[in-house]
Amino acid sequence: MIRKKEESGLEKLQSYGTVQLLRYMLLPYWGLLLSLLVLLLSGMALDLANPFVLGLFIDTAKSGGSLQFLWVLAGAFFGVVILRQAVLVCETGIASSLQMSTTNTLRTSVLRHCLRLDFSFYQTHLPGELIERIDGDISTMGNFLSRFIISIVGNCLLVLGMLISLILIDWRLGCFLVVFSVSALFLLKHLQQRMGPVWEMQRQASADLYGFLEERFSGTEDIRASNAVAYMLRGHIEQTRKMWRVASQAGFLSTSLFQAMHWIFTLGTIIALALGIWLFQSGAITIGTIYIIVRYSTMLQGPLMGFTFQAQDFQQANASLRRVRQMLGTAGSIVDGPRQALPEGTLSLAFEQVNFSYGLDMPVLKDLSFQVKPGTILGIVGRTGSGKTTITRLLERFYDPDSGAVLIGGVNLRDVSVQAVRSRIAMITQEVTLFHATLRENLTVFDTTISDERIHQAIALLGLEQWLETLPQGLDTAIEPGNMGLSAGESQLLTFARVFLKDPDIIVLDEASSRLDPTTERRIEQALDHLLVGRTVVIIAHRLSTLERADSILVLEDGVCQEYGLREELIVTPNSRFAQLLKTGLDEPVEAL
Ligand SMILES: Nc1ncnc2c1ncn2[C@@H]1O[C@H](COP(=O)(O)OP(=O)(O)OP(=O)(O)O)[C@@H](O)[C@H]1O
Repeated sequence: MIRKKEESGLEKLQSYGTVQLLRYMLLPYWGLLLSLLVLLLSGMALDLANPFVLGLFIDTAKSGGSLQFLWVLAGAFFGVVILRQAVLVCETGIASSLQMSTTNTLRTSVLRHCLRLDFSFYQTHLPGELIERIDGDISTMGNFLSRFIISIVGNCLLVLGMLISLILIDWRLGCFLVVFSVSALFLLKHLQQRMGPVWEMQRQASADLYGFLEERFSGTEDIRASNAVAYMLRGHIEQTRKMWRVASQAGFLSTSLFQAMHWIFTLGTIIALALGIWLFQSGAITIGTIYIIVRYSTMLQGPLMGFTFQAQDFQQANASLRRVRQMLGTAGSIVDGPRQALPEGTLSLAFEQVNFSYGLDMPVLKDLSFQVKPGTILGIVGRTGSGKTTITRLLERFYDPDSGAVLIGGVNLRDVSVQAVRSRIAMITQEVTLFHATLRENLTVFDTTISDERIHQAIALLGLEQWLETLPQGLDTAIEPGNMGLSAGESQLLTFARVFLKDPDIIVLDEASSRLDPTTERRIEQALDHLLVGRTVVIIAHRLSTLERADSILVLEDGVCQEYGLREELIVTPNSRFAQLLKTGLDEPVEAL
């Protein structure tokens, strides 16, 4: 129910324009918004009041008014300045809180959406780029939101207040400044339109750089080992050069815009001053009022220039919004089926005439069919690139077949929710991913319902009790990022412990023991004796010894089933491919058998 609600929320977000999105993000926080509005109005009133107080002070002083009144006016001026600062502090505090609340909601929605997308999405989007989207772009939108409220709304109110006051002082002067402000804004808008594409290019260049760095840092070991540091640095220099070009273009354009605005406003103030002097000479206004006119016309510069930067922020936020919407609009190709669960108990597996390609018109699995009975073990052998890992990806429903069906427990995976499938399968691959979190969290994968007692049982089963005792804080010990501080064997043993704790009905072991030394492998073998009992298992192995447990064997070549049968039978059939493999070893190409 909650998930349905979230999904419909996401769907809505994808179609929202800027204004709708602002409304969606801000409306739940209407209390904060209201307080902000009150503060903005108070700030505007205080900004408008100060020149009046000073104007009155000048007129009173010039006409020889009472000293006591002058002291009162000086005190009022001081009080207004202090109060204005206090209002400013509150405005900033409330706007920041509004920014954090709204952007955190959006950040979570985008992250949730990304986590649901399938493998093909992650092939075309590097992690660094996703970080830039989820953090960079949404922060830009958040900054815009908070500054938008304070500056755009505050500045609009201030400009309106000043123009109305100036019209009330003298309608001719007021009209001139209204015409001037509107023309300045049009000019600004025109100049601003040239900035949009440049900002978008700047953010894209930054996302590319993040993506590049992320990819290279994750392969640091390989880069050093293959002496590719110079190549990596060259790539980095090219990326930063691209960023530099776009950033200088953006910097040049915005500085020119700023300068142009500055000269326009200086001209406006000169004309307002000339008008003020003319009105004073004709006796229409006092010298104090000239001060108010000059003060207001210079004060106009702040908010109107503020609009320029807000328009810049708006364009940046719009560019960010476009990219975030684009990401939210990326639909996963894996669609949940209507069934919410697979049958209870031990599960069978079957591939029925499965054809599959990764979208490059190069079939990876061709008309593949096989069946695994509940509680039995299937061993898959084949040369590199023959499609073994692809079979496991289809089993976990990371992809759907192009034709044919993958069945678990007799149910076509297209008819079941992805969550229901993955909750019943555990996969141990060559890649061990440990999180920068405590040992407990790494073992339970953040499932707080798993008791410490069960964790200790799993650790004992893998013979890791002594290792656990050496850790300073036991299960609360933090695992360093990137599996640092753990040997390859220890990391893999921990992923085995994870599987024990998940207690799945199907286990997929993909080259699981390839990184282990003989002692660690023995430990794993002992643990597997317990773990595999009563479960359906798929073992992908390059070493034949790993297949000794298998009940049936599938020999795969270029995505085609070359042989499939019971292991015991294949062993005693002299011309079977498997029997010959046992003689020659896996190093020999299967084709040559
Ligand atoms: N994500 C992918 N996108 C495109 N092609 C892919 C992808 N993953 C694998 N392939 C291609 O699909 C074919 C089968 O790959 P797969 O990883 O399933 O083989 P494998 O038998 O598991 O190989 P290995 O023993 O090396 O792990 C290969 O030609 C490979 O290049």
